[in-house]
Amino acid sequence: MIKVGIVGGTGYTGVELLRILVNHPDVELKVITSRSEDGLPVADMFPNLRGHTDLRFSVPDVQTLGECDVVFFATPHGVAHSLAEEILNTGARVIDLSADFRLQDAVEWEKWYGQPHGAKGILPQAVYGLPEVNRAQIKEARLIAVPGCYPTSVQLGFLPLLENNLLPEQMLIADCKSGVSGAGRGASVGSLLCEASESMMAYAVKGHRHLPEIRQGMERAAGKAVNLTFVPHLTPMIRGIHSTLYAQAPGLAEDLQALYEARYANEPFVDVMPAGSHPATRSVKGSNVCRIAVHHHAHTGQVIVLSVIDNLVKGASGQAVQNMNIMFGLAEDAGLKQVALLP
Ligand SMILES: NC(=O)C1=CN([C@@H]2O[C@H](COP(=O)(O)OP(=O)(O)OC[C@H]3O[C@@H](n4cnc5c(N)ncnc54)[C@H](OP(=O)(O)O)[C@@H]3O)[C@@H](O)[C@H]2O)C=CC1
Ligand SMILES: CC(=O)N[C@@H](CCC(=O)OP(=O)(O)O)C(=O)O
Repeated sequence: MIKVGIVGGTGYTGVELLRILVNHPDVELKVITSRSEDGLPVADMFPNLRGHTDLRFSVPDVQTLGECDVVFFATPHGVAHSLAEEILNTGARVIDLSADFRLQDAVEWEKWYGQPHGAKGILPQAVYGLPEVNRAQIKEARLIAVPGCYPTSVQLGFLPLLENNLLPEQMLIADCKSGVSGAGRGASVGSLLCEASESMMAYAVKGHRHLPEIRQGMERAAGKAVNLTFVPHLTPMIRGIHSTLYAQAPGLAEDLQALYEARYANEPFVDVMPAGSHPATRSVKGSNVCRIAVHHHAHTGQVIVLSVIDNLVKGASGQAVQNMNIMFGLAEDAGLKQVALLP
């Protein structure tokens, strides 16, 4: 059994990790931390876990965490910077759900996150945990940066086009919608029912911190600079990301449907839907699947890719567990066979 610790158990990604891991056949949950809820039984805070775990929250302690085989960080940005190196030194591996190790350029990270990068020394060993791109490196990794939610849906949607060099120089567009759980469990006015329901709005149009992360992944895939406009929107749903991606590809001869199907044929968590489909966020709610549909308007040369995920599963905790499975040589879908909830 893999001994698992979680730092930050009271946020949405922390409890989502628990929901997945309590049913994982190869995992023994050892530690779950919260400084504010020290001593509280986890199931008292999250009744969905009653009968599934007897764990209590405890304060983060490197020695205890170091007795685990792997430690997940489900914490705000900056926390993994301060603790990851010490935990790696105990021999445990680290899977970080925050953005602390996602950007390879520490200066760029400091610019977007507005704080000093606290772990430049271990940054070079971090592997970007997008299995569909980096599976071989993930296998050998000791420190994983789990991709952000928007970056997962946008990169998976654009990858086949970029890897095959099918897009001429142009401004690509990612028009993305997120559910409110993406903003986390912490109280904020924008997440109140009266503010977020029956309404929809764009935000961070000037520049969102996921832009450099998405661009970094897209440029690796394309092998050249990529221009991207990324506009996130908050929508009145709890879970889900819907990305509508636009690219101009005039005179395209390729059969895009066949290209996408071939690219993801062996990917357990990417489902390319039949031509003409319109995937709904509901079709992935609670599951680790990214559903993609590709459309091409031959008369205008416009390619439109639709990509949906559950922000808390393929966009965070599910993808984190997928990384763990790969790192420890387990079945990649172990603990991740949940079918989406309908309706
Ligand atoms: N919500 C989403 O859809 C997604 C979120 N993420 C990322 O995952 C991470 C977790 O997000 P979310 O689940 O929303 O939770 P929060 O960001 O609200 O983090 C909450 C957890 O972190 C703990 N924590 C906070 N500060 C510290 C600290 N200094 N040391 C140790 N523990 C600390 C808190 O417990 P306590 O203070 O009691 O110790 C709490 O359990 C974030 O980086 C977020 O950006 C990634 C993808 C998607
Ligand atoms: C709706 C909403 O507020 N979404 C968050 C992104 C989700 C998230 O937590 O992003 P990370 O994966 O980088 O941690 C935001 O825009 O900041």
